[in-house]
Amino acid sequence: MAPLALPIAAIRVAVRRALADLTESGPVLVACSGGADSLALAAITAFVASRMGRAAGLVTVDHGLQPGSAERAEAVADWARQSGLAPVEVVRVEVAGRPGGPEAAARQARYQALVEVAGRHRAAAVLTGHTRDDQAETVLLALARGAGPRGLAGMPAYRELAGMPLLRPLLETGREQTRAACAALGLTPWEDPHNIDPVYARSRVRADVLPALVGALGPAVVDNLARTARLVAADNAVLDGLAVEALTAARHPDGGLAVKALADLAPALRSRVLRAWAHEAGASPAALSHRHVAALDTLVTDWRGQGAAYLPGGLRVRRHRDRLLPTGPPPPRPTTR
Ligand SMILES: Nc1ncnc2c1ncn2[C@@H]1O[C@H](COP(=O)(O)OP(=O)(O)OP(=O)(O)O)[C@@H](O)[C@H]1O
Repeated sequence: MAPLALPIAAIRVAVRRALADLTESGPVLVACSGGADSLALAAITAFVASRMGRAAGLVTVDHGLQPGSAERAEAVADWARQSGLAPVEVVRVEVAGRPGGPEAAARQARYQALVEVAGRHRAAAVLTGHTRDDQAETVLLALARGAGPRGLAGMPAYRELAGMPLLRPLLETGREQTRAACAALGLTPWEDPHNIDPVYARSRVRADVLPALVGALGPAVVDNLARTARLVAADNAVLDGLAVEALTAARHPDGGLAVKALADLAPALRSRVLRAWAHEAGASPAALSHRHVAALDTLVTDWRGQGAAYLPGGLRVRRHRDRLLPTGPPPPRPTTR
């Protein structure tokens, strides 16, 4: 018998580890674009899951953004059915009219569709093919935009979206390994033209920035960036836990926060408390920037009788004596004709 190609063996181990932690009994669904990462993940998950007594299916999303996208999605689904994956679904989504840039809109539409399909099949989890290289790119992009620890923590291997577990089993697997696994399995991945389109910041990082860093500093850079994400994520988990306690301690029965309790906190903790409280009040996490949090912080640490701090969604927070108080969106202006 021919020896098992190393990349296949490594990906099998990664998938087995990820599936071992699942508590629900339903199928796992691989989110597959047809690219090398998710194609290798789908093929290997089919094998691993069946040996663990679990069904594995596939969902491919047609964003309708490129000519031929529907045919490509059908081709991925046909391959999946022939490979023994079940259930298999193609989902067409509407990207236009969603908030954010084209990438963000497509991502939002995709995750919404994945969670909907997974819920319908009572899936135990959705698996995506993000690799160590994707993680390194994410960390670099976060660093470049000054995203702070939340961004530097990169993508988690596990998170829940609307109660559905989302797993990223390949976060410690290099992209060259998924490509090698596809080659060893005789699979021809689809090359997404968006991945090399210099219009997207991520494509430029992938094509120019990361190779330049590897050229200058050596190949360990990719792994080191991914490790940075893991280390920062572990620190974040501790600080976020402390922030939950501090938020509870600072709450006032009228829905406000006690300024004294906030002022006594270390800045790193206070900014987390204010961010968490702003989310609770209805500010969308994606829209809440460090400037919004800094404006809230000023109401605590640099109070000179200034007006309210404005948050996304028209929310306002004002200081009233020894408390921060949220107020709703401003009333709509009367229209004059
Ligand atoms: N059209 C799609 N349908 C289903 N899942 C998708 C689709 N596009 C992306 N995904 C999921 O999101 C993951 C990350 O996608 P992204 O395009 O950011 O990275 P990628 O490195 O190009 O991945 P891949 O090689 O799998 O396309 C993919 O591995 C896949 O699991």
